Order: sequence, then structure tokens, then C-alpha cells
Amino acid sequence: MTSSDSRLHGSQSEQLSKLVSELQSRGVSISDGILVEQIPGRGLGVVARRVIPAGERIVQFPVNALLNPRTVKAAILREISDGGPDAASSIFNSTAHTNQNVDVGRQPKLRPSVKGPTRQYATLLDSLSSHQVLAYYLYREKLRPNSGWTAFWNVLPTLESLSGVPMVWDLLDRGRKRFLEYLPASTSDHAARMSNQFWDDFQAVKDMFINVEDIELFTWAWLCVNSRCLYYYMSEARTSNDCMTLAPLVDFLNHSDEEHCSLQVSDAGPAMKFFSLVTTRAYDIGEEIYLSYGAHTNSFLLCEYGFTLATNKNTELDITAELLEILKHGGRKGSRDRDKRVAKIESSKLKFLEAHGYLGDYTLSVDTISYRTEVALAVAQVREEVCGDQTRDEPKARTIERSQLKSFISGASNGSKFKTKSAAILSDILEEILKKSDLMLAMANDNIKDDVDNRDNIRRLYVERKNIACSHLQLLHR
Ligand SMILES: C[S@@+](CC[C@H](N)C(=O)[O-])C[C@H]1O[C@@H](n2cnc3c(N)ncnc32)[C@H](O)[C@@H]1O
Repeated sequence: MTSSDSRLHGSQSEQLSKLVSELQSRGVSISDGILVEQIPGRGLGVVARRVIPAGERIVQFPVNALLNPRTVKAAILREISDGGPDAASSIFNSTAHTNQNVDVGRQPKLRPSVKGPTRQYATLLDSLSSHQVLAYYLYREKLRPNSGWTAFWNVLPTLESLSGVPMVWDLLDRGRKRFLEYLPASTSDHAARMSNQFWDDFQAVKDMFINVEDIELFTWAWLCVNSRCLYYYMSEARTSNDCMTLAPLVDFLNHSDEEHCSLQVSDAGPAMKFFSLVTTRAYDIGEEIYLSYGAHTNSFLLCEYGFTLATNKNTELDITAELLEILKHGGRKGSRDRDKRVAKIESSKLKFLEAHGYLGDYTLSVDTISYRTEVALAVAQVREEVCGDQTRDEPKARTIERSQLKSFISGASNGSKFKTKSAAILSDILEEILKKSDLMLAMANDNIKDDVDNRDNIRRLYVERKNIACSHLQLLHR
């Protein structure tokens, strides 16, 4: 692997060469067919410097050279066992041992290999999520002049170049907080969930370790982990969210909605386990090599990674906010048509949906309506009492309607009874979405003139919403 000096500024190119040497000294094999380049609009990326056939292993890591909870916890514990109690007190808060916030229930089985004085620290580390432990490790190592991974930290994006992520607009502002007002509701909900998770993680890390004060540095570390980790199964993981690994260099691959490469784990016996990046198609010289980060919509990509795709085959229109509004209040004030069609309802409809596992996540793809959405549309049109418990003296019509609804939810009927009204409610929602999208597009154009990248990302979200709304309106009015 070489770096293309012409397109990387001097020090970055030097750091990249150092990173490659560092990786090779850790047993990582890197194909001579790739180079890292600056790609307009995408930061650094990986490019083919010769023809690469499908099936070529372009990077191969011995698994102990990866940066994941298993390897970083082991590194911290090694430091403690080599340095004794002084080393432990230079890492852990003295209150961490007694901290009531440590959720004992979340601890996985202790690794039997961890014995003796480091065992209590292993227990503490195991109480953190993978994201927390990795973000802490990046935070800490970035500050250490003698870190074994300095060359890696030095080629990671700066916090400023991660500022496409809406969570950062809120956290650090820098004149961008106002962009949040232009996001569709489902995207701002996603950004808010991420912010909450970030603050929980920051608190958990501050509670456990000393010297975690610099919010900007922690934001950088947390976002690097969030946007660069790959899926890697570890038996001690509590959930798939814990299966996170950093694989320096592989993390320079940008995302495409097409599959171009795959990640493989091969096991050739003890101490011979490898994590590899393998091409799944051929590449010509100069072609960028991509990895699919998953079947993600632009809204998801923006929130988690800070970019959107000009064309994305994973499009989706999220109407959760609009439909919940109807389920809660029976539509907006002044929409007489809808008031006629949708019964006035209170939260019993939401309770009913929750009890049946259908509360929230209402989406449409270009040509299909998700089943969850169909169920919510059916619930939106029935009378409130239908969603309550059956009473002894209730009218027969209500009992029949409830059983029709339940039979649709359970899949025993096709819900044809609800179709006409569902179409009318959906049509209203989509017309509103078209109007609102036009308004937001105009406002984003007028008010975000100074930040073209963020403006264009926001614009794409509304263009996508409009396209799906139009396609469904055509289907509904056919
Ligand atoms: C795993 S890193 C990929 C390497 C990254 N470009 C860099 O310079 O380090 C993921 C980040 O790359 C950028 N990125 C990835 N795919 C992209 C794409 N298709 N278009 C624009 N930016 C992309 C986003 O900033 C994302 O958060």
C-alpha cells in the first residue's frame, strides 16, 4: 500500500506511511494494490492502484491487532498488572469501585483468564458498553505522546470535519445549531437519541476514569468510534451493538449502497484468527474501493456519519411523527376533513399499539407501505373505545370492530375493511408532507447559504421525502 503524495498534504502522507509501518509491525498484511487518497467531498478514501480482481484479500489483520473492547481492555489491564496500584489509580476514579451506577446486570461472564489484583478492574471495564470503552481509549491515547497508535490518531478526521453530524450542531453549536430546525422530525428524533446516548456515555466514562474533562475531545473520540467501527463478533458481547472493532486503514473505506467488499473472519487454529477485507468485484486502476456500511437511508447516514448519498437505493419516508400526531389528537386543528374521517382519540390508541408491539416506526418505501404503518392507519380510524378493554354492556358494533382490528393485526385477515379510510388518512399526510417539504426546501435555500454541504444534505432529505410521497399519492389516486 502506498499513499498518493500528490493528493494528501505532507504531514498526513507521512502519518499514513507511519501507520502502514505500524500495522505491518503488528502483523497486518496490506495489498500493494491499494492507496489512500483524498477524495473530493468524502475525506480520505481507498483507491485501486492496479487492477484488482474480485476475491482479493486486500487487508488482513491478526485479530489481536484490532482495536476493540477485548484488545483495549487487555491493554489497560496489562498496564495495571505491570504498574501495580499506582497505575490503577492513575486510570480509575477512586469512587468507581463503589459507584452505584455500574449496572451489575450488564456485566458479561468474567473472562476466566483475568485473575488476581486486576480482576476488580476487569469487572469495572466489563460494566461499560463497547462504545464507552473504545471512546475512552481513543480519548486517553490521543493525549499520550507515547501511544502505540499515534500514527492512527493523527490521520483520523478532526472534530470540525465530523461536523456534518447533526448531533455536533447541537453539542458544539458554532453557528450550526439553527440547522436542526430544518431537519424532518424523524431525523431530529434520531439526532436527539444520539445526543442522549452521547451524554450517558460521557457520564459513565467520567464516573469510571480520572481526567475525562475535555468535552470536545470526548466528542471527537465518541464520533470516531461511531462512524468508523466495523462489526466483529466477540463471545462476551451483550448485544450486537457491542460487536464493534476499529481496523485502522479498513476504516478509510467510504460507503456505497452497492456491495463492493466484504469483511471475513477466518480461523486457522489458536493464535491464527484473521479479520480480512476481501473484494467482491473487480476494480480498475484509479477506481475507489467502497464498503457498504449497511442498508441505510440518507436520514440514518446523516445522523450517524454526517453525509448523504446523491442517489441512495435505500430510501424511505418516515411518517411516524405525522401519524402519531393523528393517533394522539385526531389530526391538526382546522383540518375539518380529517376530523370527519378520523375519530377524536386520546392515548388509548397509543397504549393499544404499544401493547401489540406496533407503536412507532411508521415508514413507506417507494412502492410499499410497511405493515406497521398499515396497522397504525387502521387504529387511527377506529373509535377510541375500540382500543380499550371490552366491557360487558358495550355495543355489538364495537366488539365486532375490535375483533376485525385484532384479526388484521394478527395477520388472520387482510384488513380490507380499513383500506379506504387508511388511504384517505395517508393521502392527507402525504399532501401535508409535500407542502412542508417545499417550505423547508425554500427555507433551507434562503437561510443556509454559508454552509453548502450541510444545506445540500438537508435538501436531499426533503427531495427524498417528496419523491416517495409523490409516488404513493399517484398509487393512491390511480
Ligand atoms: C469510515 S470513515 C471513511 C473514511 C473517511 N472518509 C476519512 O476521511 O477518514 C466514514 C466517514 O467517511 C465519510 N464518508 C463515507 N462514505 C461517504 C460517502 N459515500 N460520501 C461522503 N462521505 C462519506 C463520512 O464523513 C463518514 O463519517
